[in-house]
Formats: sequence, C-alpha cells, structure tokens
Amino acid sequence: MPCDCFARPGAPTQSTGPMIKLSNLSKTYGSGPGAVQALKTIDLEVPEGAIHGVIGLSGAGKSTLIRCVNLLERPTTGSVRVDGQELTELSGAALNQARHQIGMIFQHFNLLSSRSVYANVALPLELMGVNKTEIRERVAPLLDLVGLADKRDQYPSQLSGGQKQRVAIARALASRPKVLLCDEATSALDPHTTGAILDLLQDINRRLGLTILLITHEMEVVKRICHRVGLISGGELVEEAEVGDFFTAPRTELGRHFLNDFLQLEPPAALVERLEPAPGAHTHPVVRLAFGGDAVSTPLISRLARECGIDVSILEAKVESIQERTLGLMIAELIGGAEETARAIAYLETHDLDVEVLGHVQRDA
Ligand SMILES: Nc1ncnc2c1ncn2[C@@H]1O[C@H](COP(=O)(O)OP(=O)(O)OP(=O)(O)O)[C@@H](O)[C@H]1O
Repeated sequence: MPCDCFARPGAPTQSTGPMIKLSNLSKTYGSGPGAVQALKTIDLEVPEGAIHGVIGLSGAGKSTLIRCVNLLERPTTGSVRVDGQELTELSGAALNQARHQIGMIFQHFNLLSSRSVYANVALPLELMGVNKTEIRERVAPLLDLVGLADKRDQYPSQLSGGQKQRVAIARALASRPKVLLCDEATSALDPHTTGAILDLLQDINRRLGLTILLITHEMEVVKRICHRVGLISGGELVEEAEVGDFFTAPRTELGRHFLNDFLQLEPPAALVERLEPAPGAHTHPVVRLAFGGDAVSTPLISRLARECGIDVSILEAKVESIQERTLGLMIAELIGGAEETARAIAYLETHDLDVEVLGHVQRDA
C-alpha cells in the first residue's frame, strides 16, 4: 500500500496501461561503417508497481536500454511511453517536467561531493523551484526512509558505498517519481551491502507502489527482488519471463548459461571428460534437471526408475528458494537401454521438468 507521506498530489496515474512501454525501440550509435546498433526493435512492458529486471552480458545493450527510458539516450526509432506519455515527442522544458516522474540511480552513485547528504537530496527539489520550507518537509522523511537521518550533515567522502547509494536513492525519490531506473545500482557494492540495498529497493517498491526497472549482470539481483526478467543479447530481448519461470526453465542457451553460472551446478570434471555429444550403441544419457512447483515434493525419481525400468544415479543435487518458489536441481545419469532412457526423458518432460541432455557416457566405462 503506497505511503501517504510520499503521495504525489495532483499527479494521478494517467493511464491504465503499463507504467513503462517500449515499442519497436532501436538505437544506433554513429553512422556509416563504424555505426554500432546497440538496440534492435525492443518491445517491453512493465506494469505499475512491478520490479522488472533486464540482465545481459557486458556490451549487450543494458545501459543503452535503461537510458532510453528517460531519454538520456534518444532512441533512433521507436516509442517510449511512461505512464501513458510518449517521451520521444518531448524536448526542453516538457521533457524535464516528464523526467520528474522518473528517478534514476547509478552504479557509481553520482553524488555531488561538495554538497552534504541533505543538500544532495534537496538538489532536485531546488531545481524544480520548490521552496525551502517544503524542501525541509520533504527531505527529512526521505532520509528516514533510507535510514540516514543521522548522516544529514555529512559529505559523500564520509560515507560508505552503501550509504552513498542510500543518498542517491533518497535523491531519486525526491521528485516523487512513479518509476525508478536502477543502472547496475549494486555492482560496486560488496554482497552484504548489495543485500541491504536490494532490501531497501524492495521495501520502497512495496511501501510506495513505485515501478522499478533495473539492469544488472547479476542473477542474484534478479532472484532477490525482481518479479519479471528480460534477457538482452546483441541489443535484442531474447527471452522474457516471470522470475520463477526463468530460474526453472530458461528458454535460450544464454538463459541457461546465466542460470548454470549462478547455480554452479556442473557435472563432475571426471564425468565431463567422458561425455560424448551423440548417443552410441552402449551409452546412456547424463541430464540436468530443473523442477519447480509440485515436482519438488513428489518422489519423481523413484517413480521414474520404477515406471521406465531404469536406474538413476544422482551426481549433484540442490534446492534453491527463488522468492516464494522452490527450485530443485539435479545432474543424473539415466542408466538403461536406449528405449528406456528415451522414455524416461519423455516422462520427465511430461511432468514439467526442464530436461537438458548434457551428453552421453559409455555404459561400461
Ligand atoms: N556512446 C556510445 N557510442 C558508441 N557506442 C556505444 C556508446 N555507448 C555504448 N555503445 C556501444 O553499444 C553497445 C551496447 O553498450 P551498453 O553500454 O548499452 O551495453 P551494456 O550491456 O550496458 O554493457 P556493460 O554491462 O559493459 O555496461 C556496445 O557495443 C557499446 O560499445
């Protein structure tokens, strides 16, 4: 439930559609032979109140994408609608006004070193022409919200990285935005501080009903606070899903790469050396299984062995909690004849498990 003290008087939601809607968005840097097409026909919708992550490798186009949402980068083609308003048609004062609805935080905080914590948070309000009394009334609860009321007169050089990011968050919220953009906001922080900042962002999302779009290269960030996630590669959104679905059944090779990297569930090295890509006359498959929902609490493996007439040798297994969902992961050898193991894989697939055949090993080896 949004908190009253951060309400946006006179600024009701203009649209009943998504809070952020990017349509057919492309961005090319430069021209001629050296041109770089950083974004290619991106379509993305973020509903009001959602936390939406975009993950990708370095150079995939994440920063360009998020900077197009507030027109820090002007897209080459396409549409950017925030709360129903088309931003690409705006410039000058009208664009500045629209940007009050969109706060942003950065990897390196971007605080002004010559200004105190209080003055950094007050800055956007000064630029908006808010009077001093109102600024005082608005900054104090923001510092409370981010847990820095006792640091109001300190300077950025006297703060830790996590505290600097808290100041940046308070500053981003000063104009009472509807959207918060987070550009690798925790990448410069240690894991403990990252957790605390992500908790704060989640708390703000819940208390203020703020829509958050974040970009990251860290699955941990997605796992911890995002509702939905998009995967970007070569400037294209190649996959988009609910976070629970993405972690249980990524649909692309790159999605699997991110997941495996995060889970670090790899077959033992000795087995990898024996893996062959194609089945042979005397091989059996090695599979990686990911399962969520009811499958986690069902004795599927013993049923599989019984019903398909195979043996199952479990090589690695773990259970992860992804927000409210449980994800089971396993690497196993399915030991049996070609027909039986093919039937076993089909059986697993019909029970909503994500099955990846990693390769095949000689039965007698
Ligand atoms: N101002 C620019 N001029 C020219 N090319 C650019 C510019 N900014 C980014 N690029 C190029 O656009 C592509 C996407 O860059 P972008 O910074 O959006 O990727 P990213 O996913 O955020 O990468 P990283 O995680 O390394 O920050 C890259 O090939 C990059 O070199």
